[in-house]
Amino acid sequence: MTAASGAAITVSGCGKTFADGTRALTPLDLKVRAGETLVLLGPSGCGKTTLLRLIAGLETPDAGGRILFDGVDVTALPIEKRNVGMVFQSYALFPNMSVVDNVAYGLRVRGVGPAERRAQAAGVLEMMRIGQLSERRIDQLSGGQRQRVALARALAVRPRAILLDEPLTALDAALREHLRGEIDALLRRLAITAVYVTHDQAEALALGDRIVVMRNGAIAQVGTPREVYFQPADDFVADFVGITNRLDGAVKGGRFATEAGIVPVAGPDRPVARLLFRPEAARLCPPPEAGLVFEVRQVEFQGARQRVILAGTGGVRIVAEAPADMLLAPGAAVGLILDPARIALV
Ligand SMILES: Nc1ncnc2c1ncn2[C@@H]1O[C@H](COP(=O)(O)OP(=O)(O)OP(=O)(O)O)[C@@H](O)[C@H]1O
Repeated sequence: MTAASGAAITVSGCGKTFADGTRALTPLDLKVRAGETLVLLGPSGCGKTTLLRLIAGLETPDAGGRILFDGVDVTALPIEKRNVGMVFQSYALFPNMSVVDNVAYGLRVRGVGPAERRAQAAGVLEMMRIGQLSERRIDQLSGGQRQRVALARALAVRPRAILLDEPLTALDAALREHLRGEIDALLRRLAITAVYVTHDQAEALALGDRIVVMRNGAIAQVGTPREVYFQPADDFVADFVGITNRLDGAVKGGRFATEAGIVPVAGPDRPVARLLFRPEAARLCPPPEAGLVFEVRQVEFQGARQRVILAGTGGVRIVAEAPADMLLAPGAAVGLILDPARIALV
C-alpha cells in the first residue's frame, strides 16, 4: 500500500477565539512541507490541539484565517472533504467491531465496495504487522495494539496528510518508545505529510523533521530538532526543551564577555546578552587553555561519563559533562571550551 502523495499545508493568518471568548490562538502563519513530519510542541493549553483541529477542518479559524492544501483554499471544507487521517490519544475506535472492519470503516464511508475495502484494510494491517489481529474485537486488544489499529484506520483512506494528537500519551513508557520508533519508520516510508502534537520533548526531537514550539497561542520557534535543541530562540524554548546553562554578559567585537571570562561569538555587539548552551556543548580542559574558568563544585560518576557541576562568581552554576577518566577534584579550577556551533545568544 502507498499513500497518496502528501500535501503541502499552508496556515495563513489563523487565529481562534472560542464562543466563550477564550483566545486559543493569536493569528499565526505556518507552512508544512509535503512529506515532512512537523511536530507541534508546547505546554498544556498553548493551542497545539486547536491548531491541529483547524488544519483538520474540525474547527474554523477566526475571520481572515485561511488553510491551503497544495495551494488550494480548503478553509470552508469540512474534515471529510479534506482527505486527512486523524489519530487521537483516546483511540476513538468502535469497540465491538472487528479490527479489519474498523480499519475499513473510512473506505465504507467513501463508498468503496465490501471486498475491495476488506482487501485494502488487510493490506494496511499487514504493513503495520498486525494482520494476525484482523478478526479480533477492539475490546480484546492492548493499548499499543489499539493505537496501531487507529493508525492503520487513519492511513487506510490514503490521506494527503495524517494528523496525530498525542497518540502515545496513554501508553506506558517502554511501549511509547517502541511505538514511536515504528511510527517514525512508517511516516518516513510513506513520505506522507504528518502533523504530530505532543507535550513530550523527547518525542518531538525523535520524530520531527521540524518542530514548532508553541506558547500562549503563538509560535515561539520553528526549527529542526537540532536548531530548537542547540539554538533555542529564547529562555522559554530553552527551558521547555531541557537543561540549559546560562551565562549573562555583553557582546563586543565578536567576544561575549561574562564574569567567568570570554567566549568568541558571531554577530553584532549587544550591551546585554545571554549565552545558552547544553552540557554536551562544553568541553572541560586545564584553565590556561580556555577563555572561561570555573571552580569544580561537585562530580557525579555515571559510568560512561561524569556529570560535573561548576560554580562561577555571582552564584553562576553550570552543568557540564566530562569523560569518565578525567580527574576532577572539587575546589579545583577548570577551563570550559564551548562548541561555537552549539551555543545560542538571546
Ligand atoms: N471548545 C473550547 N471552548 C473554549 N475554550 C477552549 C475550547 N477548546 C480549547 N479551549 C481552550 O483553548 C486553549 C488552547 O487549548 P488546546 O487544547 O489547543 O491546547 P493544547 O496545547 O492542545 O493543550 P493540551 O496539551 O492540554 O491538550 C486552552 O486554554 C483551552 O482551555
